[in-house]
Amino acid sequence: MLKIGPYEVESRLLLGTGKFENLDLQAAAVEASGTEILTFALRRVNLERPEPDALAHVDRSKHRLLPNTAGAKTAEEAVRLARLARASKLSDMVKVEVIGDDETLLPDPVGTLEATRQLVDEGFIVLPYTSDDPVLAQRLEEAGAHAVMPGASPIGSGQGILNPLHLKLIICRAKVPVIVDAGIGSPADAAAAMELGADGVLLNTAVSGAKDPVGMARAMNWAVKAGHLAYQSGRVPKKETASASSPTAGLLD
Ligand SMILES: CC(=O)[C@@H](O)[C@H](O)COP(=O)(O)O
Repeated sequence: MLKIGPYEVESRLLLGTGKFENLDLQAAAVEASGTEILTFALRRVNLERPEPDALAHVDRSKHRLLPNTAGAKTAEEAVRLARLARASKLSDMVKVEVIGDDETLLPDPVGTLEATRQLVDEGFIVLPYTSDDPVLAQRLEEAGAHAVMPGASPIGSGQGILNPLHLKLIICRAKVPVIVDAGIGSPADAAAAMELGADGVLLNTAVSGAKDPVGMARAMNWAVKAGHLAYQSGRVPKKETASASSPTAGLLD
């Protein structure tokens, strides 16, 4: 089980709901992914209505919502969006996204930390999207984040894991769940994140932008499970020399 604050889910795949060609395709991909946590940009939702239009076709009884503050450029904006989401009864769990650079969409570390502190103080379950900086991830955890979400590579880039060493450091040091977020391009990337020991993976573009989003959602579902099982099973150490797979020592003549 993946436990984030008070919430427990079985699936370790978190799915973004943006950029699907239509809402039927989005709902079918969500179903195939097996995800239990769906993220969506608060800016895309009419907060005066209890049901977010962007998720109109998704069976809400099966999914927990993780609104995100995409589009916020300051801590204040992110906090305001999160408060609106809670006031609209969407969720008390929020993915903090404070973007610091329009070209790379990399997070603003100072704003992310400030927003995390403030929202934790206000009783939210806070999942900040962060760069793959191990020091910042630690500061976010100290600020009370319920999970940290380091990017594998820039949002929407599909480049996969650019710095496995940093991700591994974050994973080894964290006492809260680490969910690798953004830049996952293929099931191999998702499995690699899980094999590093991540607690979960959040992705969007790799599924919504695939030729067959439903097939890709299913593949991601399997990849996350396979990667997690592989991590738990313990891979063989890498060696520089060969060793025969069928040793002859000890056999009778
Ligand atoms: C939907 C969401 O939260 C994105 O901002 C997230 O970071 C996913 O990134 P990819 O689209 O690269 O998977």
